[in-house]
Amino acid sequence: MLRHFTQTRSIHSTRTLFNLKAAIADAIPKRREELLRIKKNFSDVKVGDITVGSVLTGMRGNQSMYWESTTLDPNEGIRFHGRTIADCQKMLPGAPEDNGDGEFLPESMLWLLMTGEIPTEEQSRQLTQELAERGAKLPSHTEKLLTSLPRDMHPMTQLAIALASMNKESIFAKKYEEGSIGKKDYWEYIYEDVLNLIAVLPRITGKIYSSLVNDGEPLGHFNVEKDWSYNIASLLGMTVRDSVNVHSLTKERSNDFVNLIRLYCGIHVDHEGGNVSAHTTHLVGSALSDPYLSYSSGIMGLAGPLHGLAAQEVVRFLVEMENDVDSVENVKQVEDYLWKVLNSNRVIPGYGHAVLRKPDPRFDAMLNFTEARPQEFKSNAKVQLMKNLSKIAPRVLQKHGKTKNPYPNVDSASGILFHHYGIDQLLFITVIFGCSRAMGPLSQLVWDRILGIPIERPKSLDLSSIKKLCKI
Ligand SMILES: CC(=O)SCCNC(=O)CCNC(=O)[C@H](O)C(C)(C)COP(=O)(O)OP(=O)(O)OC[C@H]1O[C@@H](n2cnc3c(N)ncnc32)[C@H](O)[C@@H]1OP(=O)(O)O
Ligand SMILES: O=C([O-])CC(=O)C(=O)O
Repeated sequence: MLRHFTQTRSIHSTRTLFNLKAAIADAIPKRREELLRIKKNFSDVKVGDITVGSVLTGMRGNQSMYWESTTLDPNEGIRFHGRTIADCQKMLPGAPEDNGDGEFLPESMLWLLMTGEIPTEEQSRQLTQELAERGAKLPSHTEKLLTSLPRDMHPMTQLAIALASMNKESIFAKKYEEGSIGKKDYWEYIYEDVLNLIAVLPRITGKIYSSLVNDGEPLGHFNVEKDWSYNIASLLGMTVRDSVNVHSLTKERSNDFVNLIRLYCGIHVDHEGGNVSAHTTHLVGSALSDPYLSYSSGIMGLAGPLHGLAAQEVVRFLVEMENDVDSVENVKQVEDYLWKVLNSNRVIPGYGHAVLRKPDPRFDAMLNFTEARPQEFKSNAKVQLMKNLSKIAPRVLQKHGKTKNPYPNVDSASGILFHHYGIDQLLFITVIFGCSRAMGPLSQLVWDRILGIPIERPKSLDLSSIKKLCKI
């Protein structure tokens, strides 16, 4: 049901607005005015030159997208409305029951992405509760559809299908079809769809996973009193209460797993606009396809091995390499393994990046998670191999001489940590990425509609036009 924000807005100042929609509404007039003023007065200002090289190499370095909530610096990594990961870890509220000891909640990050403001504990709590209420039920047709899919269909394909099927629920699509809304109102209904979509991701994820490992029988139940990440963990059967606790985790280890999900989902939300999943969501949304269709398309991009699927590929890579070498400490054997891959013209998954030119700070954040728990991880050879590789692979890639960035990206650490706690369905790992990535691109989609960003339609060039430009 559509929530009315205007009443809350008239009573509270931005600081005390507890409802996310009210906080966004409060920020709209200033931002719309700013963008309009810039469009009117500065549209001729040059951003940069587009080269033939950029046209022929995936638009690399071409600054031509408007993106609100995150910016990527090649050397320093991602910032969320100007805040580094470390800032977010200091400032964003975590789960009340963790008393400041756990990771921040992805819900707190969602508030930051949508509003540009650090939420208070109360705002974070309210949003957590709102998402839990919205996400308590999966539409029955989506549930049935997921049940009917072949068990061996790739989990990312299942996720994309489930999301696309929810287009049936789209409030925006319905209003648009009725002709009952004008351009200025679009954002309100896009917002409702976006929140409903993010809210059901734990349920969709749990359903896909239970179909893989438990004949479709639920492994846990959704607890409306709990946060989004906790519910993901429960539905994967990884909590002591609220799930069958598949791996008999102790309370402490289960709590660590929940915090791993919070950390992972908190920092994978967005990587500015140009990455494949974000750009696709934005592009499809620019045709006014509703958020379910837009993000389903984003998921299909995330499912590519050069993008999000690298998370799965890294785990497969580590498992295979560990089997192949005598010891993960044997540097020579690890190097030889890497050369074998490179010489067969394949990529080392988890290494390299289209924009970053230093180790990914998200990789460091995942590594810090293991370093804070030395006892937990010390006897896991694959986790040790992941760490050793982060020193060995850059040397090998530098010697190989092709890769512009020889350092680890986020995918090189993340999946193996889930695997460590028992998520051993390797093809499933990127689905958790898909839960997180919804938050950034879909926040942008709300702002795209607030600001009236038009349909995206770059001009393409054929070879004869390129030759003419090159005077060939
Ligand atoms: C969440 C994420 O999406 S993070 C990225 C996850 N993807 C991976 O980890 C897959 C492995 N990495 C790669 O394939 C690449 O580094 C990408 C796709 C991430 C970036 O691609 P690009 O911007 O084209 O990288 P770059 O400009 O450095 O590529 C130059 C050459 O080095 C190669 N190269 C880049 N990374 C690697 C790697 N990890 N292993 C081997 N070769 C590599 C490229 O394939 C390219 O070869 P080519 O000239 O024969 O076509
Ligand atoms: O920025 C990119 O191109 C890829 C990436 O790391 C992400 O999307 O998280």
